[in-house]
Amino acid sequence: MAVLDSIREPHDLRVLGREALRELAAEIRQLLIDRVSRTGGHLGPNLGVVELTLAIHRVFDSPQDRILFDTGHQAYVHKVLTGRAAQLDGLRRKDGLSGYPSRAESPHDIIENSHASTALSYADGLAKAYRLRGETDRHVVAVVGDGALTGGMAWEALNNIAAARPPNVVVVLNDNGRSYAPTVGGLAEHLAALRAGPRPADDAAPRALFEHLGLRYLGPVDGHDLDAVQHALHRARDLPEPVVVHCVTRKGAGYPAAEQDEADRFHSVGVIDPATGRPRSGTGGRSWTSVFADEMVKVGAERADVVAVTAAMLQPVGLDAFAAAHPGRVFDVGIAEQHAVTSAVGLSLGGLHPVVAIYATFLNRAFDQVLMDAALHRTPMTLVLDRAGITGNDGPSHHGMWDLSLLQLMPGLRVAAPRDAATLRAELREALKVTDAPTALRFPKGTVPPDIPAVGRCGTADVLAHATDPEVLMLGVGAMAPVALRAAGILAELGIDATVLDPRWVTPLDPAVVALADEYRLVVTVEDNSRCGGVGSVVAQELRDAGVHTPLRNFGIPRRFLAHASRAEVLDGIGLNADELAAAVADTFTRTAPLAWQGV
Ligand SMILES: Cc1ncc(C[n+]2csc(CCOP(=O)(O)OP(=O)(O)O)c2C)c(N)n1
Ligand SMILES: CC(=O)[C@@H](O)[C@H](O)COP(=O)(O)O
Ligand SMILES: [Mg+2]
Repeated sequence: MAVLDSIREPHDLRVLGREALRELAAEIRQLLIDRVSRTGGHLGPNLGVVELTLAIHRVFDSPQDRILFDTGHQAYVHKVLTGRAAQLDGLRRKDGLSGYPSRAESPHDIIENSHASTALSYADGLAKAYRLRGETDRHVVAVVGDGALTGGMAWEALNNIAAARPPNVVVVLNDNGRSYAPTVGGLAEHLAALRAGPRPADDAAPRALFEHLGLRYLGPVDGHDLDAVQHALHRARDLPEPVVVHCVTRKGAGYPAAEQDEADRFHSVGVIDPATGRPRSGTGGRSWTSVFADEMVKVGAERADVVAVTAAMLQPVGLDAFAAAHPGRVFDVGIAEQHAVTSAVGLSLGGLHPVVAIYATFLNRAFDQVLMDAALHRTPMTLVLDRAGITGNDGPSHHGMWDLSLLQLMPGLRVAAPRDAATLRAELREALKVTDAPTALRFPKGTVPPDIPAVGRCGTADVLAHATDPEVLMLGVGAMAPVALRAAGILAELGIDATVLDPRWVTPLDPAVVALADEYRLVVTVEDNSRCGGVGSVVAQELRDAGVHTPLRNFGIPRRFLAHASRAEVLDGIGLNADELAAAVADTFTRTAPLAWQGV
């Protein structure tokens, strides 16, 4: 890595000639393939922006000029060029390099949110601030993918940039024609027409949409031709108005295994064999997503009214099999979760039952649509929230830790949290039968546990373990049910008797559960969701409203942004494991039992 070893910071790039730059690009690609094949990560997106990122850092002067990466999953090259190459060994691992920009890592990083379609809004704000502060010599460069550009927020920002006409904003459109799969929609078709360039018949090149908004447009430029990108960026930098530089790139460029991958060009890989690109080892066991995927195919065959909606994540959310089995009944709306929800309300108003499959963290973006379009209209539709709870290596903006808190606020909306494959299938079908309200199911990333049999029922809740003495009543929500069950086993060894319930439908909470709580000395809730406003908060309110004063302790995710690590490491870090849960419950019980026993 002769050339790469000479790069400590972006300024070091300025002295390199064309041959050295070509060699550097090759060394960076080799480094990415070697390291990311060992750590896992967004290999394809980063292989696609090697020349682009080199050019940006040669033309602009980071951090005086601010470089923003929309979504941020394609910032590994930026990290290599800003002195972090050696840390790639720990990419996305506990205490290692984040998979996204991180202000704690470098002054060259300024935004950390991994939710798409935000960069142009940051750029608009930054440019206005620099103007008001008289720092008009600072440029703001926003790297935005064609997928991110399908998000509505990006157009809200462009609308404002076109109005404010900041002379120092450069939008680098990284157009590889894909999100995971090929990007969909009219915008994607427009970009394809621009990529194709002027048709021989008519000499006029198609005017870019951006030009109709009053923005300058340069392109299409071959995003892998360093000279061409640098030339375009120099022009953009010197133009006294906002410019969109349309760069055409290939996701996975320079790595045949990625470039030939039909699914998603190695958008996000696990540990792979760098020589072949094949996964080194499976995670073992079935994923929650695959259980949902298979059940949806069956449901689709039984109910012609069931359709599905995805926000540019057909395969990641498990709807690809449904799409293949039931053509024309899956709608990919692009990275547009707000539209996904409200267009689903439209599907429902039209007589269908839509299933909107979305990662829990991205539902945050559609809060108002779920509340005011789905819940207000009591729309029969079903949200299926994958990656709910701690996700792990994608870090704080990817943990799906707020959905239960947000959904609990919504009048009429019903939420289920399956504990295993059998309850996922059952609760999905129960949700699809609801005709007077929206429903939601939520389950975590990773491998689904073996089915956990119930030993009884308590209203709609499953009894998983029954105490002889009504000492501790534990409500284990969804994926936390097996954790609560194991903790109850540890408590039994300590002589503390615990009943374990899986509420199944967490909202509304069944009155029978509230009544049962009155018989116990301590109630405990455990959930893979924020402690604020989650199931625990609702249980507390329902108990007090019912005049039940049994002491209560809620376990969940603290109100903190939690750094990347494996899911298990993050859960251990916040005490959401059986041993620590049992110890905390035992401590609480021994301190409160006398009070509880006297029915205080
Ligand atoms: C709001 C939101 N929805 C979904 C995602 C999941 N996601 C991450 S990257 C990606 C595709 C991005 O495509 P593009 O912007 O074209 O970047 P590329 O990977 O092609 O470089 C998606 C859908 C996200 N990060 N944020
Ligand atoms: C960047 C992004 O939002 C997604 O690509 C995410 O990294 C995928 O996460 P999973 O690996 O859990 O599907
Ligand atoms: Mg793309």
